[in-house]
Amino acid sequence: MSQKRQMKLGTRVFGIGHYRTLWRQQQVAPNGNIDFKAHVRQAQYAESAKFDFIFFSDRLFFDQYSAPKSMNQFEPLTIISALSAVTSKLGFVATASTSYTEPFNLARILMSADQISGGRVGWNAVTTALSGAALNFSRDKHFSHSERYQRAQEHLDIVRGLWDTWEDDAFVYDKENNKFFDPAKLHTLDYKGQFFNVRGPLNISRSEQGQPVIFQAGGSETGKTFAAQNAEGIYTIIDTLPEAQVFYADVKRRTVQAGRSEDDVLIFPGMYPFIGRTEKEAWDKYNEVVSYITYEEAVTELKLFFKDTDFSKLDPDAPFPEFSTESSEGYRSMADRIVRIAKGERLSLKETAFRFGSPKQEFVGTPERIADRMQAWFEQRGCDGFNVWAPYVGGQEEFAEKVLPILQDRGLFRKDYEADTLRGNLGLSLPENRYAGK
Ligand SMILES: Cc1cc2nc3c(=O)[nH]c(=O)nc-3n(C[C@H](O)[C@H](O)[C@H](O)COP(=O)(O)O)c2cc1C
Repeated sequence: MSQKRQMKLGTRVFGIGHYRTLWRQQQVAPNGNIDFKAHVRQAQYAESAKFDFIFFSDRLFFDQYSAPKSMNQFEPLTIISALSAVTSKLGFVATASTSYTEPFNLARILMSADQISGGRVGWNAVTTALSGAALNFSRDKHFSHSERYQRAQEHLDIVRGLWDTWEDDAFVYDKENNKFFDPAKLHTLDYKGQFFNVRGPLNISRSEQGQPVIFQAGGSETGKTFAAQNAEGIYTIIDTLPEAQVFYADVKRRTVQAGRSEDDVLIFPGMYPFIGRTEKEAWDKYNEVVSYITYEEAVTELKLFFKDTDFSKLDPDAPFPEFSTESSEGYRSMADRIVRIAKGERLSLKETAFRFGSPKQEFVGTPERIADRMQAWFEQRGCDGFNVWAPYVGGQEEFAEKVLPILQDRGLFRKDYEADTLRGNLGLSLPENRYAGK
């Protein structure tokens, strides 16, 4: 009997909150991003609630205008290694850049983390949108959008190739005959490309899940093609079900075109549940969060997506300015989306800034309403699961205690883990070693 399709859920450590103003709320501990004990508590709680993974985003650059969350935070691969030691089933997805890391180093670090955790690691392979990062890596200028994706493909090919250095039965450990490994099962990559030359081999073997799960978070045309060819999980920011359905169908179609199966890639929109015993209580919570957002901060946030354009000098009540997003070398897909919606709905600059600086309104309401909306997105092929990010202190617990049981009763979410690895829990296949049996 075939099993009912179930949604997969990621979450994150609250820290000081995803929205730039959340840290000002009374209940928020402003050092939350570097409070290790709080991270441990939340990881263990997420595991008790049977989440698939905790997701760690990352930034390689900040300045005085950046969101406070990026000013003081743990490096993702370091924190996930530590958290994997105090959990046993929960997965961890760490963001790391293909533009500003060497593939050999990153392959080692990721595989070490995957071995330490017993096969529970995912890599969110980003190309890095923020141009300021270049200055931290001995460059005067950031890579262009297209070069970033070309480098990303080479980077990923190398990392995956290095991970297959050792076939799974390569180590024979034959003490009597002084044979540590079988030389026929050791493979040297010897990669020569446009951007990288990496010989290998890599000095660590494959993990219980073979290789870490590859995530991706770029949504431009190039980004979606890159995802279709490489990703097993996609994190995306989308506000409405119709928009999600278009993205979902597009990425799945591209994945099949790339010679893979639709089920080889799972799509996870971010969601921020505002939960109340009544609709009013939920909206009160939403409005409280929004009340902290000032116009100055909202336009500063917009700057991120439009080549550092200083919107604060423009008339807030004039229509959102004309932009060619071709010139947006950073978050191109986000810039496209903002322009499309601002134009389509004839929003002023001020309305645009608040619209994109505030949490989406789709998941505000009673636990039943939130479960209904999640079910609709999932069953109507808008997603394969969600990245659930608490928009206020205690939001994660509230979601786990009030919404998850409804999803479980409806057979839409697991009651217990199916496997010990991230790949196993996500229902993704074990990647065979490319050299096995050859
Ligand atoms: C939803 C989403 C989340 C992202 N998260 C990160 C991140 O945590 N760190 C980072 O350096 N870049 C992040 N990026 C940037 C992408 O990796 C990429 O560099 C950028 O978006 C340009 O690609 P695109 O135009 O295809 O979206 C994110 C992008 C999106 C759309």
